[in-house]
Amino acid sequence: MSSATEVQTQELSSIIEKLISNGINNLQVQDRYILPPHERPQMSEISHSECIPVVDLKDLDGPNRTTIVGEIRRACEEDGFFQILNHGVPENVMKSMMGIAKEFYEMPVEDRACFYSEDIKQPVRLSTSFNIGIDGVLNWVDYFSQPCHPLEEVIGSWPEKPAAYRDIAGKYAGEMRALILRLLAAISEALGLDSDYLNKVLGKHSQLMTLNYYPSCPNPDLTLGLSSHSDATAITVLMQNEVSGLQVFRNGKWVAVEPIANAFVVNLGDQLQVVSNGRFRSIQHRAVTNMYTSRISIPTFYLPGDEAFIAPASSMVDEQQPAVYRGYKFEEFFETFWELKGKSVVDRFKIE
Ligand SMILES: O=C(O)CCC(=O)C(=O)O
Ligand SMILES: [Fe+2]
Repeated sequence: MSSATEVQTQELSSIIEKLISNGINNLQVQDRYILPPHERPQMSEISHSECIPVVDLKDLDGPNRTTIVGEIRRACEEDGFFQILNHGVPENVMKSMMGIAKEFYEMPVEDRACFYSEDIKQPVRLSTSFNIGIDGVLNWVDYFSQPCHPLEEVIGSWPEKPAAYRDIAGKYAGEMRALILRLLAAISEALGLDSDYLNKVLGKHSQLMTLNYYPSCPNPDLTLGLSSHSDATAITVLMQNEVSGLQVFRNGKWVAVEPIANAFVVNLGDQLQVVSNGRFRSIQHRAVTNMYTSRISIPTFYLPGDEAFIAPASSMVDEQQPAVYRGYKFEEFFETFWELKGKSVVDRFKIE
């Protein structure tokens, strides 16, 4: 009979074997990461000349609010993705968060493997690929997910290593919440709704943060860091390190989102596509890997509470624009998201 310690050691070694951040798996691209030829990233066809809009939020709370809200409206209608500058989150808070995420992935793998779980319902977990239980070909990414709101209720479940993790991530999460509430007010106004419309619709707001880690990859042509998907969120606000990798699907081709220092990338998720009755867009995006260096991205996913009822806002619906989507409890949507690998989930909620 094997002892409990032996079993635990075996479990730990099989977990470590699954992770791409274990320092071993990334030495060559193993078969389980190799996509069929037509699904590979086709790096030579990526557009680097186009870019998503950049919105400067400096005057958002001043007399030029209407102008900035107009810029946000255009970006939400035409692109679904934009970068923001002068967003109010202090540079040192951003730098510390990126630094602690790097430390988290550079500490001995055993120190984070204890958080490993393949159960999508587990709120705090380290995992790999997307939903490893159903993924065919795996994505070249490990991710650590954690709820961030209400902070005092969740912080006790966060990692204690690295030592400064809770302090730094807690400050960052608070800043992100404040920023996202400002964005939700501006986006409500951009839709011609009351400033607090989206705030109310989300019910018991849910704020999740993920630390995505894409190690360098010996052959980035064969695999993807994250396959094409749209976010199940209301809104996603992402910080990335200086390494390019995010791409958005626009006018039939993939466009690279080049990192801008101290900017965040904002994208609208499926819930805002539904509330706006299709006027604002939740765009397909993906991440590619590179041969030279690891990439870290830290999306904050802002979602409705499970019980929230999501449907097109009544002012978005009339005889000319009948409702495109049926209403649903958010919980139903989120389950479908994890089952369908995040692709075209929103189409399932279309009215035929
Ligand atoms: O790494 C990135 O830039 C994209 C991450 C992303 O799309 C996601 O986690 O949903
Ligand atoms: Fe995403």
